[in-house]
Amino acid sequence: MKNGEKTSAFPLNSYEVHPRTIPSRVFMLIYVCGIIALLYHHLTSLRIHSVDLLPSILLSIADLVLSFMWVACQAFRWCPVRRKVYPENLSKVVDEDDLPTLDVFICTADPYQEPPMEVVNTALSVLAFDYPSNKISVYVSDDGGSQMTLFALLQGAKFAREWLPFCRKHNLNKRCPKVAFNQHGSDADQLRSCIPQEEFLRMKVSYEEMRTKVKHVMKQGCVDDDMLVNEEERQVFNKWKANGFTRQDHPTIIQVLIESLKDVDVSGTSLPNFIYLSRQKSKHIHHNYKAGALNALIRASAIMTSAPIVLCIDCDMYCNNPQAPRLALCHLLDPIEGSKIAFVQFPPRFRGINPSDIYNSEFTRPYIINPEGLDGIGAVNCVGSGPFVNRKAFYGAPTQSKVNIFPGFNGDREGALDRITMSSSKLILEAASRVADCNYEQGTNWGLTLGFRYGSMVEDFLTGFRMQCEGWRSVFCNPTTPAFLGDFPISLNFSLVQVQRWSLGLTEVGFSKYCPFIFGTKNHSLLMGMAYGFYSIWPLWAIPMIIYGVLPQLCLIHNIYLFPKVPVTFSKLGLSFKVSDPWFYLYAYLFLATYIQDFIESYYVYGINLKSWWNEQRMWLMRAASSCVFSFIELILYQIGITPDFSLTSKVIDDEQQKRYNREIFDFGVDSPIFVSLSTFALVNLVSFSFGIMKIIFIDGKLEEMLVQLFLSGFVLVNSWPIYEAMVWRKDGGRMPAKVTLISALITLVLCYASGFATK
Ligand SMILES: O=c1ccn([C@@H]2O[C@H](COP(=O)(O)OP(=O)(O)O[C@H]3O[C@H](CO)[C@@H](O)[C@H](O)[C@H]3O)[C@@H](O)[C@H]2O)c(=O)[nH]1
Ligand SMILES: [Mn+2]
Repeated sequence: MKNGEKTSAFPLNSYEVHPRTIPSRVFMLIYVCGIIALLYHHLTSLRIHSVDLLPSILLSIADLVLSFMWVACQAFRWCPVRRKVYPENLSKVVDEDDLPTLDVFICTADPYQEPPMEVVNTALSVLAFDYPSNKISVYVSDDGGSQMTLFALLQGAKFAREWLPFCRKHNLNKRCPKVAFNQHGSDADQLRSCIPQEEFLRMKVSYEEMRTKVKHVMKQGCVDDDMLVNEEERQVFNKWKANGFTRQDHPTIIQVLIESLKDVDVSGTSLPNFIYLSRQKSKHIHHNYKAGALNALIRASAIMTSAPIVLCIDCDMYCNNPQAPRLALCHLLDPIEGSKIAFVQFPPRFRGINPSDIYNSEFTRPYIINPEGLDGIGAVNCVGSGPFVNRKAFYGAPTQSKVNIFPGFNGDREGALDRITMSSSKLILEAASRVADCNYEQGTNWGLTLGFRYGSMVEDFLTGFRMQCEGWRSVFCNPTTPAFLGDFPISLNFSLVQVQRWSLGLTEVGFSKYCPFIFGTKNHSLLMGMAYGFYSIWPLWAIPMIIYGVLPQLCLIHNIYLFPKVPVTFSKLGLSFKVSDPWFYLYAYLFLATYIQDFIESYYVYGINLKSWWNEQRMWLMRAASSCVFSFIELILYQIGITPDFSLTSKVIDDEQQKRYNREIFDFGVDSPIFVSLSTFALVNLVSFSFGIMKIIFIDGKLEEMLVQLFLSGFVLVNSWPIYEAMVWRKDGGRMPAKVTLISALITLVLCYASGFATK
């Protein structure tokens, strides 16, 4: 019997402890000895009054931060597990009629950055889940308050009447129309072989008609009356004509697009509920970004459908596996563990990543490797897109019996729910609209102890953590056919800005009273505190990055040697090293061992090829040198009252950018400050490396003293290659803007010159 396999005749799930657990623990033990030795070395070698006192102190700080982070992240390696689910057994445990209802929340925030057709595609892919239609309710939250988005969804609702029976009839496994109609190779052949050509074309024409209409409206920038078919539709869009309606200032708009109890598809089967909600916005009340939007949805849906299970997805993700709800139920309906589970997290996966994943968009470590580790300690972190959440977890601890989620609400909720239809029940719609008003939350616990928690740009991380602290558990579900696939930034700028926002969000948690190292320690395990703590201080990675990426290099320029000597002799066989200082081995071991371990895990365990692995480690360096540094600056500004804005990732694809991305060419292009930071690192290392080499060749050739520093410059140099290319010989639109090169060259000059004074 495998670890954790249920003895029941029809198990819904099982798990296996990962075979890498034991070797990882042995490695941990050996490596920790190395860290202790290194810290001892720092302590004993700090030479007071010596010229390199300041650099020595800084290097000790860098190593201290690295050591602390290394220790914290061992929580991910302690007990990784892999789970299996058996959806085929679900029908033996629960009748199809008794399956729980499901509320799906889709968030969108800007029709220009998140094209409405993408939102429609996402919505259609979940409306078409392989799950009883009358048990699904799909809510779209539109923070962009856009009539174009509503128009697109209205068209989507009409198309759903044909699309859903079509998917069911042909048992399609790709139910996002955009994807189904754009398949190539064997997928397309298979599709063609099982669907009559005529029927397929008819559906495609219908989809294209919808796309054309939406495109037209997008071009107009508004919905003209002639685009609407009847008076009822016109009435809906009249709301946008009201005086003073802006994106930042407008009343709640709630529109039932499909009503399950009334509407049927072309085959006569009932459809899922489909609801549009744009919560009220006011310039004077902070809207708390996505967390605020989701809380409005949690409340409105509690009044309208109140399903016990809630799925949250971003509009840039679509369902790729129509079985997803059933897979999640294999955990949520587990007779023993099910009731303790706050959420089942599916990893975000992405479509169209280039073969060697130049920007590490796959994020295999935080999205797959680490969650498997967290799963073993019952504490998978929540990622905003792809969790199936137990609604009760939004309302408090598992032990809490009754919570008033609608404080100050006079409506008779239970009574209201008894009414048969919801659009006809004005009362229900009015109530749902009221709880989505922007001042509804004032004086309540929403965002504090209820719903998604406020106070961090990574509301998902904070909320998941707080749920764990209340005693909830979570599990990770990573099926072979990914449940959700999404878009990702294909320009380096957006990719780094996204990580900058995450970094800021993480530090907001790390430097708040909810710091996982100290908060909730009574309720959670040490390992969980370490893992969440690691994330919350992850942006501190900028400290060792700045120190190791600049300090030894500047010291090299000023003839200060910081590391143990490596005597180098030239023999017939070429270069040979004779190391007299044993501390050199320690440095070499600590550096190489982590890299090798990381590579082995990635290559052998997760099948990441060598090139992708190299790109991954390069991106982590780049993120540390730019996103982390900037998030730190933002955090400081935040402390003095300058609130940064949620920098939405653009989902609009530029053709030129896409071509460069497909050819695996880095895309700089814009004069973003984030590139100044990156370029400065690249230039300082270039100067230092060239300086070192010239010194060896033309002056005194003291290679033994500078070898480690030269190696460090060389390492950054190799990693920065795409930056030099973009600065010097590229001519395409993705090259480094001259302004960025100039500013970073100036900063490099100042750094090299000024550091001379510091060392005098
Ligand atoms: O005021 C806002 C801002 C954003 N969003 C929505 O939030 C989602 C995420 O925004 P995006 O720009 O795509 O950010 P990502 O960095 O790609 O999002 C990742 O990181 C977020 C913060 O951790 C998580 O919430 C997301 O689920 C996760 O996919 C999108 O659907 C937006 O429409 C809102 O609804 N309201
Ligand atoms: Mn996104």
